[in-house]
Amino acid sequence: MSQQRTGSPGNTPGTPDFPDIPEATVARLPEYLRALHSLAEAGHDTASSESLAVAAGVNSAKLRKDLSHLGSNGTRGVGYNVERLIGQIEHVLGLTTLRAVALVGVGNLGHALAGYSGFTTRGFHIAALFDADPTRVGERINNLVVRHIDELAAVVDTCRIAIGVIATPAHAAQGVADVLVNSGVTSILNFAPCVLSVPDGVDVRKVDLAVELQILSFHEHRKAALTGTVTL
Ligand SMILES: NC(=O)c1ccc[n+]([C@@H]2O[C@H](COP(=O)([O-])OP(=O)(O)OC[C@H]3O[C@@H](n4cnc5c(N)ncnc54)[C@H](O)[C@@H]3O)[C@@H](O)[C@H]2O)c1
Repeated sequence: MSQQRTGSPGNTPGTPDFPDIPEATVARLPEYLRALHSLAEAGHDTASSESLAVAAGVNSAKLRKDLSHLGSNGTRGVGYNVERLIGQIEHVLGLTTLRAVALVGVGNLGHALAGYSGFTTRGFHIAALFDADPTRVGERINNLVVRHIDELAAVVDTCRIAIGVIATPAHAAQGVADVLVNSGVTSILNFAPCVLSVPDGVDVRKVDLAVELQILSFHEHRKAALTGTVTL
């Protein structure tokens, strides 16, 4: 996942209740949270920085530095209190209440996202589905009825939706982003392979599996070159 150019500055100014945290640290907090939930489910009350770092797939020095931004330094010889750290990270990420998300574009990808029930345990619920195709409007997925995109503004207001997910073809994505922003949505997750233009104060993140595969392709290509199978 990458952060596209957004309409807001990189770091939110810190306050005593909401510390200034580097973007790179914020990007790793969900991994720490996932690792902590796994440790809690396995019955661990505490976790050393080393065991937490292994579970999260980072090195322990980086993990300690990241967690120090939250004011969490652990206890020497004991480590971190798992439940307390879960609470701190959820507080910083704003996950203490379920966030309502609107999904626009209910085709192949949108169907899969709408049908996935795992978002709720991670702090989100898909509150509304939208599409422009009249043949899709009215379809029921996971107890939600697909609505026409023209209804988006009213639903965003009623359901207090702040996050929009775009799963339309690239040519439609900017128009959908404009509708979302004009309706009051201030964060967008974009699956369409294009760059969106948004005003100040709107955050955009982009998911592109093809980009991730191309990066893996680079590593495959380099490994082959190093072993002499192919030349760069
Ligand atoms: N990020 C990734 O890793 C990834 C992976 C797969 C697909 N994609 C992208 O996700 C998008 C969706 O792919 P798909 O295979 O589901 O496509 P799809 O054609 O099956 O579905 C797209 C849906 O968007 C709807 N739509 C079109 N214009 C619209 C508009 N203006 N307002 C509302 N709805 C509109 C269509 O009616 C359709 O239901 C594409 O941009 C594709 O490139 C991204």
